[in-house]
Amino acid sequence: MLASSLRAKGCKGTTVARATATTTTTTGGWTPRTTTRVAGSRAGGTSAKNGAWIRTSRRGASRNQTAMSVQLSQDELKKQAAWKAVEYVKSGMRVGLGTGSTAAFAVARVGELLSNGTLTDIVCVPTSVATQQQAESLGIPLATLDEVPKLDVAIDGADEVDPALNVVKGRGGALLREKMVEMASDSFVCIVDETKLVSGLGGSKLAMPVEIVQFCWKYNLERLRSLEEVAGCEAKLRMDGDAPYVTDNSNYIVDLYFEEPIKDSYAAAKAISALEGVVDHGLFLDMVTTCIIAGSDGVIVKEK
Ligand SMILES: O=C(CO)[C@H](O)[C@H](O)COP(=O)(O)O
Repeated sequence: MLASSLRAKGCKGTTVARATATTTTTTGGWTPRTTTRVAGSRAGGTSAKNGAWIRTSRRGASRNQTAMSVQLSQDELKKQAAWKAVEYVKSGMRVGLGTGSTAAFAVARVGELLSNGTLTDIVCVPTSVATQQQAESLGIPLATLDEVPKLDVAIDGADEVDPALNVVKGRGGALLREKMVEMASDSFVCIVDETKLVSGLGGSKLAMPVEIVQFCWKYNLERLRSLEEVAGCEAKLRMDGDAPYVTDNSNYIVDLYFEEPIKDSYAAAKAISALEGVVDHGLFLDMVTTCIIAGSDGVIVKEK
């Protein structure tokens, strides 16, 4: 089932996937327009139509795997993607730690591998106060970009992933630090469950966040709303109860909602960034180097 239809049905956070309980987690899955490697693949075809995600077949799976059908929760899928991503972390590396419920599984796994001695000598840069607190509670050595300006790998979730592996991030409010950390990293491993797949960014009809300074926020909300590049979007100040939501950087967020996917994400990103008072936006274009997608057919790895 396509992510957009799952989201339209309000399936986020609920049990969504029928998965196959196996030791091999890489057969079949979703395939984007771009040519990609499916790790350990016995997967079906890799072609796609009209730049959309298509589900590939699981040829051979029943012959080669223990195909016991079980119902996996969305959290279990997030954990599977996160654990796979942590395989990219090696001892001695400098690691960016993302924010959100999927990234939290990766942070927990890093903590576990450090405490049992599998990983040694790593230093991590968190992308939010929440992640910093989680990492501290697990005894993960932390630094900032001031101290460690170049990272080997960053692991983070996303809100939407398109077939070219461009993503929307920041529904958790950490977009600025996430973008800074992920841009400072040699590789960015994005971890999602299949409900995050969209045919075009903005297509989930959920928020595409823009972080703005508090000063004259209404003025900037109106300017965002009237940008030609995001024509037709609805713009709303993100709230936290009765008060505006405030980011870790003491800024506000304007969430943009689209009826249709954004026509040209690059043009939109450029136009949004050009507004004085905009700090950053949730369009992370050409940043993901590896996307790990956990879904009903297992975990697949897409390399950019
Ligand atoms: O960008 C983010 C936070 O700013 C998150 O990575 C994104 O919102 C995905 O979160 P989750 O894994 O909880 O679905």
